Amino acid sequence: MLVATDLVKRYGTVRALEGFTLSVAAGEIVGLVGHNGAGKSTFVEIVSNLVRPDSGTVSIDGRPPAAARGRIGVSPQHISLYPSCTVREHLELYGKLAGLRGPTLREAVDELAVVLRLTEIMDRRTGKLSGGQQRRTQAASALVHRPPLLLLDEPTAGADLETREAILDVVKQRAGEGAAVVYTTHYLPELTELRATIAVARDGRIIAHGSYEELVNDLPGEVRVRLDSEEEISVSTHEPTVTLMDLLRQIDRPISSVDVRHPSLDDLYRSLAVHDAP
Ligand SMILES: Nc1ncnc2c1ncn2[C@@H]1O[C@H](COP(=O)(O)OP(=O)(O)OP(=O)(O)O)[C@@H](O)[C@H]1O
Repeated sequence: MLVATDLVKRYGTVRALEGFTLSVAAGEIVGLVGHNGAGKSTFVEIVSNLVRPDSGTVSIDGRPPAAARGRIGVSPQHISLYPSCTVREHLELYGKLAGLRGPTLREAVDELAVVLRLTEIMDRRTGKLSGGQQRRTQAASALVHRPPLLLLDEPTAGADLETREAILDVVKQRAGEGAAVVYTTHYLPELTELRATIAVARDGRIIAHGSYEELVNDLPGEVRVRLDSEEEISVSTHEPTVTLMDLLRQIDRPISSVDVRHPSLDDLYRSLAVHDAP
């Protein structure tokens, strides 16, 4: 659905993208993760046709971004709503821009209002809403025309539990219906909930792309044994259960607790931070 190949984008001496290649299939959610400045938002801006790459290509169902605008729904990283317009006006505006009219537009707006829990605030100006309500409105604006490609750049940043759940639910639903989704986040557990494949960006390129199991199983977990004496033994291991059994056999003093932690996405993220340290 989306194929981006060898994108390069420089701002003066800053290399925002340096050979960024990523494909997203219909129905796939790709969780795009990486440290601050890795190039995630620049990639989203290029695919949304807001920024032109210095070189490389983007194809959306065979078309360049400029010819595929109606097929893309974008929720930018920063809240970008018109403060004096209501939630309803936003949804209608974005729906109309994508060609929806009459009952089709009304149905699309009403359905999203329910799914994203906006019904109570549809006629309030967005400048007067809470951060979470603004996030839901922004996500709804990206979704209203049912685009086959969704670009959601940290859509849950600063969101409360209700907002997070509502956004994750609708993203799963749309992917289930065949939309391709690029979902950037710094909140990694969201990606397991979305059953997303994970693409790891670093220094303007994708350095790993695969399923949670493929990427995380290479990382060590940790076994911690706390003794009655308050002493703690901590071992980093690829086989936490086996290591725990070994430790229990070896330790001949009273044990107060044990903790086995299998590798997680947070470990993946931390391993990137280690690599990026100067
Ligand atoms: N318009 C711009 N002008 C100059 N430099 C830019 C511009 N946009 C991005 N950059 C630089 O390009 C690099 C990549 O930025 P980008 O916003 O794509 O990273 P990111 O992975 O989205 O980071 P974050 O997680 O902080 O949002 C950074 O060094 C950033 O400062």
